[in-house]
Amino acid sequence: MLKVQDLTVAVDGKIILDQIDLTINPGEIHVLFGPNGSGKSTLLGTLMGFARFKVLNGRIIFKGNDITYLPVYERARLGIGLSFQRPPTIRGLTMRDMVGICSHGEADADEMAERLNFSRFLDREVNHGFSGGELKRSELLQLLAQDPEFLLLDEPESGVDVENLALVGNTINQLLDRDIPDTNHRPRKVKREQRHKAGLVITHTGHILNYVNADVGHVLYQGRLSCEGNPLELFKCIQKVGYGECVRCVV
Ligand SMILES: Nc1ncnc2c1ncn2[C@@H]1O[C@H](COP(=O)(O)OP(=O)(O)OP(=O)(O)O)[C@@H](O)[C@H]1O
Repeated sequence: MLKVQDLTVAVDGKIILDQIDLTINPGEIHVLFGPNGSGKSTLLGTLMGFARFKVLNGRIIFKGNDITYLPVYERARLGIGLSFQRPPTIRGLTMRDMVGICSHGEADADEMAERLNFSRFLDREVNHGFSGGELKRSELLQLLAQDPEFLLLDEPESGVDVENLALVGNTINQLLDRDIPDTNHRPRKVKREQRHKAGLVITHTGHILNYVNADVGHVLYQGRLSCEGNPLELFKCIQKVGYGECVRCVV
């Protein structure tokens, strides 16, 4: 679904990502680990097409299309969606209207918000005064409405309390077609061969791995993808020996 080849990216003239190669197949969830400042959000922002990230070299291929220089809205139209680490506030626009925009007027905002325990926020301005955990659920509500094929999730669990963590995890599984809600909104597992949607998820705490069954983990270290493997094993290794030691096996 996504193929990143030899991607080098700069921000304000400074190289942040260096020669990134990454392939994510349909149905796969990949996890991105890495220390603060290693370039994780830069990679997600570059895949989404934010203008501040300048591609100096390499290509981004999505569903067979070269999207390296496509604007954000065309990438969204092709099926890419992103939840921000720190989402912006939009004054003058309610969450309800935002759900309408994201879904081209097709989503039932009340039903979707209820699934996320978010009904009381629908008539507030987008992200205005939201707490850390509320911001994350706001992002997921907008993604539910957009229903993208490929999801970029930047620390979806950060600031989320233990009870809402399960809600966030279950919603991510639904967004990624791992679970489909039945008529009573209870999750029903989707078989591996029937899964199509894919995603790339940044996590520091690893909590989300307790809910989302990720396929491949990567370590981004000093702007380079330095290690790849089973996400839980990689996370254990990072916890035990730290990032610097963890990537030594390949550098
Ligand atoms: N305008 C800029 N000039 C110089 N460096 C910049 C600029 N903008 C961003 N950076 C640097 O790019 C690096 C990568 O940032 P990024 O947000 O991608 O890191 P991250 O891996 O997501 O970090 P975190 O885990 O802390 O969220 C950081 O060191 C940041 O300071």
